Amino acid sequence: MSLESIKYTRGSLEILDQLLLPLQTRYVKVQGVEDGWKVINKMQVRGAPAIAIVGCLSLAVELEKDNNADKKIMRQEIEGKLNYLVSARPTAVNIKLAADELINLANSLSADETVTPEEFKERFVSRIEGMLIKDIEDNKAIGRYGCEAILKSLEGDGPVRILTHCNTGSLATAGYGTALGVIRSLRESKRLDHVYCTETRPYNQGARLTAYELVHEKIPSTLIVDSVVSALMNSRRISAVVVGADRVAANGDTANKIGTYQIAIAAKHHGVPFYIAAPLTSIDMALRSGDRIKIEERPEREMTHVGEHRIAAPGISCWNPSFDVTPAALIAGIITEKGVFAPDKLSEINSK
Ligand SMILES: CSC[C@H]1O[C@H](OP(=O)(O)O)[C@H](O)[C@@H]1O
Repeated sequence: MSLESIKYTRGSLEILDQLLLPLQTRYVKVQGVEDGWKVINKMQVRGAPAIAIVGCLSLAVELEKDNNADKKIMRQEIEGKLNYLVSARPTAVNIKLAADELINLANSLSADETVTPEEFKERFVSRIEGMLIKDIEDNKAIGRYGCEAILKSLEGDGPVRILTHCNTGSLATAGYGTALGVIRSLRESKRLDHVYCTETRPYNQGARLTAYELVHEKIPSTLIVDSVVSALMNSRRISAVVVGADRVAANGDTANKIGTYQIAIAAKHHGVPFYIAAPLTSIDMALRSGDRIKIEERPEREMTHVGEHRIAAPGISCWNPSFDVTPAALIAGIITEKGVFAPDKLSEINSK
């Protein structure tokens, strides 16, 4: 059983406060979009799919308390609240795509005179609830396709060693995970020998979250400092790198956690296939290439302190981009719930 980052029943939402993991397990109530914006912006919940799901569920719980009987006012308020939620963190595209889908739904429900305000609310909230279930199904499909592609790319039936970066598991999604979902599927195939996960400074998603998930499920794994990646590839045979994505551009360029780009460069140098694992909700076909992706910059305190303890010299200036963009040329394949695609073949997804 993987960890539950989101606890939802109609009208009630709690999220696991990931700032406190792995030492404290505490759930935080989310009672509306204000709370939703805050827990996303503070990174109490994080991970591109989880951000979209928690953001939209925060709207669903707020709507449950709303007795508004005017559909046009409801539609207008929904659009404003979704645009507000999208502003919590700019790089991951999932919440923007979800907001666009829900605004379209609200527009059509509002315009349809046969739909009562009660039906409007019921159908709108049900669509959001469907995202929770669909995300887990998508992640399991990503796991299967990724496992199949990696095993197929290997000669013989030797041990499979995977390197991953950041956290892409049950703590970044509705469950099972994307890149960590591929790792879970490799484990289920009984071919997984070992997982290496990077610390992922400065938020330490790897040391605090991925290591927590791997230990929780007794998956053989080793934590490494971010700067060990090239030495690892030089000294041990790594079968593949599998990481997540926050926004994949139409040409396959991919924004992911800071440090991903240099891992891809190291993988190229060492002949290690580098895969992105991401649901279609992370792919932004409206964006031609990765140089147009807005990269979030986080507060310098996230670099200079660990908790309350300062680790950097006072007065030093800091640059803390939260993501970088890996060019499509360094990516062997993009693993989605519809299959594995070469970076330049994403336009073929909808024909699958
Ligand atoms: C399946 S999670 C995708 C993505 O989100 C993470 O970023 P953050 O922890 O800042 O939300 C990381 O880039 C993961 O690869």
